[in-house]
Amino acid sequence: MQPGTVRAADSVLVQDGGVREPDPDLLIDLQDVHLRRGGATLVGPLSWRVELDERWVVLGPNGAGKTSLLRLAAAQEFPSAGSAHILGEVMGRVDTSELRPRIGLSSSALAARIPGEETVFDLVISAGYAVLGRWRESYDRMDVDRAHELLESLGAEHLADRMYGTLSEGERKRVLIARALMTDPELLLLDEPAAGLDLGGREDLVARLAVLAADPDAPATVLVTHHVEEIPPGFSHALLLSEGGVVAQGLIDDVITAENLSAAFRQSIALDAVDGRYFARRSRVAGRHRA
Ligand SMILES: Nc1ncnc2c1ncn2[C@@H]1O[C@H](COP(=O)(O)OP(=O)(O)OP(=O)(O)O)[C@@H](O)[C@H]1O
Repeated sequence: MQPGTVRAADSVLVQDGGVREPDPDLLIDLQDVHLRRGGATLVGPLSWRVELDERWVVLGPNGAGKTSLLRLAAAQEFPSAGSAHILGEVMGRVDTSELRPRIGLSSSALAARIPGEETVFDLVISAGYAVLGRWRESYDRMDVDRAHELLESLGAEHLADRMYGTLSEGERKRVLIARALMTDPELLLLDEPAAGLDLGGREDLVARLAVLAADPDAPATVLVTHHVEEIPPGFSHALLLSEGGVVAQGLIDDVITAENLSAAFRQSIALDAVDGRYFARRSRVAGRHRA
């Protein structure tokens, strides 16, 4: 490697002198990013900016690149090309182990690593150490109170002493969000938080996420989903992905439209918006997506 260069990805060297300066108002700032693995382009070309008080939904069909994009935002992947600034830090120059505790993440990949015998309370409080499960860490009264408060705000306080493996899917999702919030993160990333929930569980979670979205002290949030019905009221922006690329992004009402959904999902989609919620179904009008 030449002096003055940093390795930003397996295949890309970025000249130190040529790195963009981070904008402190942007929590996520991706510019002309590609993420490639095994000869395939998972994401890109894509540019995306998330500001401090924004609540984003990332929506798209299976395989669109949503989880891959979230992994870039979570500082778990480096772009193969382009530049990525996360929480004002230049990816490739920052120690990601210091960056990750500032990001709250709830995902099925994390859920799969949780031992079934872990108690709910330990799972939440141990987030501060970025570990799964308690070992010999010590926690002060404030940590204990915060863990209880978060569990209560997500309707899971009564589960505090239960083993994670005994929880229902809906209970698990709520507990994982409590854990993601435990470190008071600057950025909250939720990958399909309503996946696997029944109608009641989904509606309960959507209502709780709407309360979080309306809280001015809550972190900037990015929620990944396949379904417009899972978008909580109060979310401000949307990014619609298809085959790794952007179909549309910006203010939510401009992006979540029948035309854009039809293009992303490659079939004619009809959309209703009621009380800040969206509802989609296949349209009988053929060919809308081709337009
Ligand atoms: N390590 C990898 N190597 C090659 N291809 C990969 C790798 N990881 C993911 N992919 C592919 O990249 C594409 C995007 O995957 P990703 O999981 O980001 O999509 P997604 O939108 O989250 O999908 P889903 O909604 O089904 O969860 C998929 O086609 C997937 O098979």
